[in-house]
Amino acid sequence: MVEQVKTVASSLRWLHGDNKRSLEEVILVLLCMISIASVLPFGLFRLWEGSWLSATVDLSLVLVFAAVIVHVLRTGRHRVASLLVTLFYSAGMLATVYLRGVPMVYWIYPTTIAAYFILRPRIALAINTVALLALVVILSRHLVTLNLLTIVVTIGLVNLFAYIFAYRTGLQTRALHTEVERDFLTGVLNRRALDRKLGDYADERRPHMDSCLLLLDLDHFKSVNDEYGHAVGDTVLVRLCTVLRQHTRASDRIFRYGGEEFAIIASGAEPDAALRLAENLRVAVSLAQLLEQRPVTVSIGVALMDKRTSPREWLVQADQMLYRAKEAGRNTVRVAPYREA
Ligand SMILES: Nc1nc2c(ncn2[C@@H]2O[C@H](COP(=O)(O)OP(=O)(O)OP(=O)(O)O)[C@@H](O)[C@H]2O)c(=O)[nH]1
Repeated sequence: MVEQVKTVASSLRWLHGDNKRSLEEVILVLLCMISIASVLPFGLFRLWEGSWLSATVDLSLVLVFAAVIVHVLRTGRHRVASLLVTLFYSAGMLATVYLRGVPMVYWIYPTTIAAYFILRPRIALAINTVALLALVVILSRHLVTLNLLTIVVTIGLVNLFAYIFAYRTGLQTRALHTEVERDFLTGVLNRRALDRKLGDYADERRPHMDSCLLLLDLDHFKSVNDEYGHAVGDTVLVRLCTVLRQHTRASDRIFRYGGEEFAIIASGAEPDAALRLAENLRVAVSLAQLLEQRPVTVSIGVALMDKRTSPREWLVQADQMLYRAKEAGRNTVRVAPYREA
């Protein structure tokens, strides 16, 4: 069900803002819109009835949902807003049951499930469980034990099933993302992952920490394919990635950028450290016997991922340096000149 809502959400282009909005933002806004449409008629009816307290609860909820919509559409921030919406949802539901009695208990079923659309499963489970305990306290003065137990068990089951469903969907989504961003042959990250990672690094909200981008290209790889065949070429690519993994830190990220071209993001590495890393890699590859018949080497271009320039610029600079390394005779490293802050 969560996936179906996500599909509907992603098809609403006007809300999506040309795909600039995250799916989480869109789902939160949709949820608030649906909630306003559901709660507002009741609020107006209570007002017309003269039930001031109930009307205040309902209309306050409507105001909170409206404020959240405006906030999310303007700022794009949804995490705290999602938490607030769930807390208000739960508090509003408890207040309504407290004021109007047992028939209002039906509201807890949609609010229980809604939490899983906008929060991490564990947080939703915690909030729903606390709300259920509060509900037991409120209802205990109205209901005989058996009826109270029936309500608690059914709501508890809805909460548990929704948790399991959301947890399982989360696992599947993460597994899918991992697969989508992995290169099938070598097992390193792919070009899609590189684009996303570079975007993350350019994101202003990340701590200011310069890192370096290395572009590596196998030298004369075409001749390896031509002389020994494509399958041997594939083995060389796989072995190269093993060497790259062995000589980089756990925090560095390796990507297959093109056919025989690889990128490495060296996190938090200044140009000097990145130059040392590139030199280590170049030497390690040349000594690694990627091919039994003859040595295989790489050329490497290095660029500083300066926060004042864009991911596109980092790629252009690293590529230019790679080109220079090739021009300088291959099996060489070249580093882009960088500006002091
Ligand atoms: N075996 C294999 N070869 C690939 C793969 N992807 C690209 N290639 C080959 O990589 C070779 C790249 O050749 P070029 O771009 O001419 O570069 P090069 O021969 O390495 O020469 P320089 O880069 O100038 O040193 C081509 O022969 C491609 O077919 C792959 O997945 N497997």
